[in-house]
Amino acid sequence: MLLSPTALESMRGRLIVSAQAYPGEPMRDPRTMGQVAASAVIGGAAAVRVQGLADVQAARSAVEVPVIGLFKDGHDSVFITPTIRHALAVASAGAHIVALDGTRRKRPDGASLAETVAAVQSDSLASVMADCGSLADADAAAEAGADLIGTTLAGYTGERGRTEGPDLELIEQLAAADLGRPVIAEGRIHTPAQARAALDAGAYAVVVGTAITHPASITGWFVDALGA
Ligand SMILES: CC(=O)N[C@H](C=O)[C@@H](O)[C@H](O)[C@H](O)COP(=O)(O)O
Repeated sequence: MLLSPTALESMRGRLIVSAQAYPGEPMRDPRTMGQVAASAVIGGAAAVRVQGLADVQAARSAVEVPVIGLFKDGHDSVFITPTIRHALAVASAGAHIVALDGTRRKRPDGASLAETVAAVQSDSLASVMADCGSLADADAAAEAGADLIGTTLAGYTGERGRTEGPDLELIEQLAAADLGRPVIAEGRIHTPAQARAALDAGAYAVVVGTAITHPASITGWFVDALGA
């Protein structure tokens, strides 16, 4: 088990920073993402989340905190670490936690979520974070044996509306559902107050991506506010 109980405990009530640059963007370079991850840790991040095998490797070298890794493939339907092959590759790259699509949708390799989770847990030392889009997803992901439940896909699967900030109602539902595993709030958390609200809604930890690590988006927010 790469993610010891102590390491998991070190994430309780804390901030996790997701550093991702998208295809074609200037910062899309594993070394850069490793530097961004290291900067986030200096700022107090308890863990980091990165996309792509090279970025997972770079983050493992750059920081001492737990690394959540994912492998995006495609844009539609199931694209976050969509298959067992992707999940095992992320684990082999060194992720402490493999984040994968935790929805009830059909997966491209035909494997069930339970089979995917079991493959990671039996063939690697990594834990599994199921990126869910609804309470029903989370129930199924807990049943499938996922170690952590994320709200990552809330507002992106059609099951829930895309809230302006985090989906606090879903976070409350997941906390109340007593799933027996940590609920990680992720998605559209853009301000410190929203991060606080996600914790207050019952999240174990909070992931912030865009608002900390995506300068093009942040710049756009300011530009829009100026109306220029
Ligand atoms: C839906 C999807 O593809 N989410 C991805 C998952 O890794 C990332 O693009 C997000 O940046 C990440 O979830 C953090 O969320 P936000 O950037 O809103 O703080």
